[in-house]
Formats: sequence, structure tokens, C-alpha cells
Amino acid sequence: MGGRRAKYKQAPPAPLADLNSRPSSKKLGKRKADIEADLEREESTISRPAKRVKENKKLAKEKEKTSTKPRKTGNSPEKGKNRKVVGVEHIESGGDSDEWEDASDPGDGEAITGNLSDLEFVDQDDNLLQGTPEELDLGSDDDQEVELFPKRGTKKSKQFERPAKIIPTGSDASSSDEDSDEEDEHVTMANMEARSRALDAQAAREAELDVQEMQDAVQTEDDADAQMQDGDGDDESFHLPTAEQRETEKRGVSDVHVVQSRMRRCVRVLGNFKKLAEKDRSRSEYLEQLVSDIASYYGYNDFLAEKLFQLFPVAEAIEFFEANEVSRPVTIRTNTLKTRRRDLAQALINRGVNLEPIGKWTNVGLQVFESAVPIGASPEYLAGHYMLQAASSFLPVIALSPQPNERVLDMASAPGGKTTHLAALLQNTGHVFANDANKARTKSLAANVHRMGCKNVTVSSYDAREFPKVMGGFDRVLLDAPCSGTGVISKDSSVKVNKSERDFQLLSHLQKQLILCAIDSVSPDSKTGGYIVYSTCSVTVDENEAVVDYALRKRPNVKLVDTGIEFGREGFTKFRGKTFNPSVKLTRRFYPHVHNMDGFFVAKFKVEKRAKVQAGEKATEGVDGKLPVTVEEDVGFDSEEDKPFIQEGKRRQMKAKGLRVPPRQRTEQNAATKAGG
Ligand SMILES: C[S@@+](CC[C@H](N)C(=O)[O-])C[C@H]1O[C@@H](n2cnc3c(N)ncnc32)[C@H](O)[C@@H]1O
Repeated sequence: MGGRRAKYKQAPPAPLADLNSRPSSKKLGKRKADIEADLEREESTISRPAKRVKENKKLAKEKEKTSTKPRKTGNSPEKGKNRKVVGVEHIESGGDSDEWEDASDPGDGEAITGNLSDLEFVDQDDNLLQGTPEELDLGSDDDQEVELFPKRGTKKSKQFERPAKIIPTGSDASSSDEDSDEEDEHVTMANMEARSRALDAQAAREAELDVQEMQDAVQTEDDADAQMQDGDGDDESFHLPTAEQRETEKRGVSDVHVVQSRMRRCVRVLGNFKKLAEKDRSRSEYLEQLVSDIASYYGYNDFLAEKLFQLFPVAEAIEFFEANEVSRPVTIRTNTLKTRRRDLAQALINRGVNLEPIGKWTNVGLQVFESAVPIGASPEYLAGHYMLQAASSFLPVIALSPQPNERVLDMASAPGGKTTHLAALLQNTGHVFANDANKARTKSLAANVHRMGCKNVTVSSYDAREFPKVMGGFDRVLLDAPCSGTGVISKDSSVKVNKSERDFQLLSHLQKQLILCAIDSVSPDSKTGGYIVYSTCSVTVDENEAVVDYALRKRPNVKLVDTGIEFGREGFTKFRGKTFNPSVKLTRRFYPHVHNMDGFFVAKFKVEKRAKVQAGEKATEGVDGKLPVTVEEDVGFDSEEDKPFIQEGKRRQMKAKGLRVPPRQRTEQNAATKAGG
């Protein structure tokens, strides 16, 4: 089906409903009108100098100022040696909070210092655990550190060897063999209408063919199931391998066709177990085989394949793994501090960029299909008119929704995709404190802040666990937490093999510490705010719902509130024997195979005055009005589950100070962790 899709056209990052229903010709007929309506909507919501002439003059001036030398990547712009920099301040880590300095050069990191050595809080015997958080290879949805123009459909595992997808997914962006010349032509404001009509006609043809294809597929599946039951189809030859056969296969090189076919059969059996399973085989045997095949077929370690598999029903899990093999759409965010989306779209169209508004949920996003110029080095990019930013990265900022004149803390902010979005929403009023523990990364953060013309941003480099000691009383806090990156595997396939159980324990622990600091940094007295958004580019429950649930248990003065994002799946309230606070369903999950954006998680909290919380009563509002919540009097970070980590942290600090370290206390959890890790 994907083969007939327009060349380089990938569905926009969109809610499930949009993706599940194929665009009808009628829908596509409204395409141009929609684009214009979107652009109009934006115009009416953003107050800005109306005259494009003025904007163009400004752009021309900015172009003059900025080097147009193309760069290889979208990383921070080159040092503007002669550029006068205003409005960005740096705080030195470890210093007093009044040690504020005006940065004279965005690329100059000297003003940003910090000591991260105290970050070692875990088992020093484990190499992996000795590093600072950044050494943990923390996942990042780095907006400026992604491949600038990822080749669509680039296969990153041994997928290129396989003949076909085992289950068709909505994320197939393979190019068409029937593309007309017209489609290769760039979209311009002038030809948009004609192209729109052509697309309508094509969509109608596609819709007919799709219906036919779907009917054929259903018939084929029915026939195969019937044959399996009758025992006269080719599936009759399908038997789960014995333990011995599996061992032999593991030692040798597995045939990708065999693995692929077995996955398909396992999925089918698991979908209709009573009828299709071999008599003497259990469900768990099929599951085990399937997970093992997924790991080898898509190139994951067994641990992560299973962890991710557990998140979905069987057939959907395959869709998730498939989607991780396909690049997500290239998207940019208009910098409303400098331009309007329609002006930016026009300027880029004039340069041969084929683009469209992302969707109704954002009035600043554009999806780029193809470009005659490097999208990370166009004059508009260099002038700070847009940020190359994954669509999912818009979500936490939209959820936080900062209001003019507020003080906002961005706790883990480099390279600044979300910081600059926050600054733009504040319309350069109020203040954004952009912090990141990784000093090196704050250089690109500062560079982006300058490029985007944010005058209300201060950059600092503290371990965010030092907040609110460093500074508190914020109206809103964004914690875009360091994470495993299991939502961005299509960008960074190394995650498939480099994450262990121990990594998830460590990350979850760090995230729990950070979220308490985020909560404590917000002023419950804020007149306009009092909100925290917690987000990750990971899809695991340990890093998301478990962290949110922990925060609710530890801080009775916070409750979850609606994120305000109209799409996304509800967070889990139950997962593999764990039960979370029912309000956790207010959190939102985003998936590559469902929403055609990076895997992401967003939770929004409201902080209330502590006095309001009666002893023995939890402030969390029940989603259904019924909340069996245990109140913990002590709101510190000292629960049983954290004891081993706290002990290790103390041992490490003593060692750093040259003190004699007492022998480790062997706790049950320590023992279990060792066995597991
Ligand atoms: C997901 S990335 C942030 C991306 C950023 N919000 C953006 O939109 O561009 C997570 C960041 O957390 C930083 N980090 C890791 N541990 C930290 C800590 N203890 N305190 C503060 N920042 C930390 C990492 O250096 C990394 O830049």
C-alpha cells in the first residue's frame, strides 16, 4: 500500500484518528484551504508587524550579519565573533546565585562552569555506574543534533535483507514507483491549488485500490487461518522450534526469511490461540519465541526487546518495532519572536522547500518533505526564524503553557529546543532559567538562545538536583528529563543494544530525584502558574508512570492535571502487577506507530499550598473521584526502594573526601540488583 504513496510524502505527526482513517478525497480536497486556514489562524493569534516588506528587510539585514556558509549539521551556529550578544546570562555552578554574568559570546563556554563529579551516586564497582548522568548515554531528543535530512525509509537493522514487512504499518514511507513528474515539482504558493486537485484525484484512485487491497488481504488471512485449522495449508509445517533447535539457531546465523515467517505465524497463533496453537505448546512458549525473533530480526538485545514488547498487545508491538525502523517526518518550529509561520513557509517555498503545516494541534510547526537547500543552514535558519525540532518536542512546552511575565525554569534544557519555544511563548517577557548539567551542551544551548533572539533567557550549568537550593519560587518548571531514549530509536539505533536493566534502574532513580526537585522549585503561591511538566523521549513505564506515581506519593501537595494536549494515549494506571494512582491516566503517551512522531511522555502537575493538605489526606484529585491513596508523612527522598542508592551515594561522597568507606551492607534489594544486573 505504501508503494503508491506520493514520493517523500509521509503522514504528518498526527493523532491516532488522523492516521487510522485514510484521507478521503474530500478531506484532501480541503488541503489547500486547510493550509491557508492554519496559516490564517496563526496570523490571528500572533500579534506581529503586519508588513512583510518590513520582515523581509529585517531578514536581509540579518542575512548580512550572519555567515551563510553551509554547515554540515544543524548544531549550534559558528561563533559570531563580532556579534554583540545581549540578554543571555550564565550562572556559574557552585557559585552564589547572584553571580550573574552577561555572556559576551554565545560560543564562549568559559562563563559556564560546573562540577559534576558529585553526580556519582551509584555502585562504583560497576563501570557504567561510575559516570556522570551524561556518561550514561542518556537519551535525548536533541533538536539540533539530529541528522538534518534523514533519508526516508533508511533501514538501520538488517531489515534491508527482508523481502517485506511482516505486518503492514501506518508508518511506511517508502517512495512511489508511480510518482508523476508533477510531484517532483516544488510546491509554490502559485501551484499549490493545482497540485491539491491532482492530489485529490490521486487520493481517490488510491482509496479505491486500498479498499481492494484490504479486501484481498482479509481474504488471504482468512484462507490461511482456515488452512491452519484444516491442517492442509503451508502453516501446517509450522512448529515452534524445540529448545535444542533454538540453541542451534542461536549459535549459527539465522535465516532472516525463516525468522520473519516465524514471527508472522507466532503473531497469528497468539491472536487466535485456542484454534491455532499446537496442542502441547503454551502461550508463553510462543511469546518467548516471538520476543527472541523480534530481538534478532530488529537487532535489539533480548532484555530491551522484551521490555518494549510488554508495552503493547502482540500485533501492535510489531507495529511499534517496525515504526522504529522508519525515520520520522522532518519538522521545524517557527520562531514567533522573529517571523510568522506563513512568512517562513513562503520564504522556504521560494528556496525550493516542499512543506506543509504539521497539523491543527500546532500553529507554529511545519513538516518538510524535501528541500533544495540544507534545511539546517538556510539563511532563515541562520537568522533564527525556525528551529529544527521533532514534533513531539513541541508537546511538553504546549502542555506547560507559560504565561507572559512568568519565571520559568527549564531544568535540563540543552540544546534548547524547548527553552527557545518557552521564550517565544513568553514573547520575550518574564524569564526562562535554562539549566543543564552538561557544560559542553550548554554551549549549543546558548548558541540557540542567541540565534533565536531570546532576550529573556539565563543559562546555567548545575546538577538540577541542586534546585531549589540554587533558586526557587518559579511560576512553572519544565523537567524534560534525561532518559533512555526508547522513544527515539529511529534516530539513535544504538539504544537497541546499549541499555541494560541497570540503566533503567539508574535512570528511574535519577528521574525520581529530579522530579522532586522540580516540584520543590515551584511556588505554590504563583498567581498565574504553579505548574510542572515532566516529559521524556522514552516509552518505558519505569521512566514515566512510575516516576509520576512516585512524585504523587512523595509530594502530597501536587496533583496531576490535564496536559491540554488533545491526542496521545492515556498513561498506564496498571502495569505488570504494579498499580499507580488512578490520576496517572491524565498523563499522555505518544508513539511512533500511532502518532508518527517520536515516542514521548508528558505529565502535568499543579502544585498546591502545603497548608491546604490535611494530615492523612491526599491532595490528588481522583479522575473518577475515588482515590485510595496512602499518605506518607515524610516527603523526603528516603523510601525503602531508594535505600541502596542513598547508601552508595554516601559511600561515594566519603571516598571522594578521602574517608574510610565502611563495607557495604548487604540488603535484599542489593542482592537482587546484583543478580539482575
Ligand atoms: C532530553 S535532554 C534535554 C533536551 C532539551 N530539553 C531540549 O529540548 O533541547 C536531557 C538533558 O538532561 C541533561 N542532564 C542529565 N542529567 C542532568 C542533571 N542531573 N541535571 C541537569 N541536567 C541533566 C543532559 O545533559 C541532557 O541535555
